[in-house]
Amino acid sequence: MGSQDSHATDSTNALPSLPTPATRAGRDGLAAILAQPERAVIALDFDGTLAPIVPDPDQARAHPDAVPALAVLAPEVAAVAVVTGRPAGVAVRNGGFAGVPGLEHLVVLGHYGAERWDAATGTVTAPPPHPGVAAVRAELPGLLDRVGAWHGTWIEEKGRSVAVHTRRADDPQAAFELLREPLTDLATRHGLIVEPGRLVLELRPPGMDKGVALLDYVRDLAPASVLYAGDDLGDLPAYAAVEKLRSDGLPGVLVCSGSTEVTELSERADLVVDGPAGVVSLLRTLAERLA
Ligand SMILES: O=P(O)(O)OC[C@H]1O[C@H](O[C@H]2O[C@H](CO)[C@@H](O)[C@H](O)[C@H]2O)[C@H](O)[C@@H](O)[C@@H]1O
Repeated sequence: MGSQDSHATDSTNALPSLPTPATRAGRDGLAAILAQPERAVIALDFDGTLAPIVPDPDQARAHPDAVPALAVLAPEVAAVAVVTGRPAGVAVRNGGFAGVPGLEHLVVLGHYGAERWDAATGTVTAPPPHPGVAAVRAELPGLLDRVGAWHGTWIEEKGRSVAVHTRRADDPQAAFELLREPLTDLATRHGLIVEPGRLVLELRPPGMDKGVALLDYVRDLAPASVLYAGDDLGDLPAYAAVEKLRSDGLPGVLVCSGSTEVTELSERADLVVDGPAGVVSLLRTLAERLA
């Protein structure tokens, strides 16, 4: 799929021109957003979509133009949500989403939708922790030793889950593949699932994903259109949710924040842009058009 990313000005109406989705469904989705922006839901992944990928997740920050673009866009649409595998509070902090004029109604769905942060209240709601996470946490260092995990493999403590990263290994992909099976066995023994991502394997509770989260979120809002942007395998359930909504008659746009690390999304997207900078450019152009 894919499309050209454009900042050009449309000479006929002097408005910034938006990129054209490569699919009919995507063009219909974008047209529906432009026709009734006040009934559009915009949902965005965080890492790799709003925030450039960096070796240390603690250092990941939203692209410098992301919050300004969202702050202009949000008042023009029904709702803006960030849907992320991160704990909601971490995404809020690293994104700089709290206390921003224009983002008073922003929602962050963290831990793949298990947590919800509302800018309106500044609070996070979440279910009780899954007992399997503590058991996995205790066994994980020993397992990494036993299987001979590559130097540079490390564990990210996420509270409701644990993630094993291999980006800092000499051969990140080999380090990742070595762990896929043993971590799946470990997760399964403790009632968890493995969520594979960009050089990360996360062991987390089952029952929630970004698709369930997005459908729940959208249901309450009864929008006339939806746009979802993501970059990683964990975003595929959200893509499926938008496809389901489209098959039920709700126009939608699937945006891929393109990278060389993951190709599955670009094959299904209506619009492929060049990483977080491309996503932010799209959001800014949309915001300018609507405002
Ligand atoms: O749902 P997301 O917002 O995309 O979060 C998914 C994972 O993102 C983080 O890892 C990724 O970004 C890191 C920082 O750029 C990068 O170092 C890592 O290689 C990526 O996989 C986060 O650390 C994970 O916990 C999330 O599951």
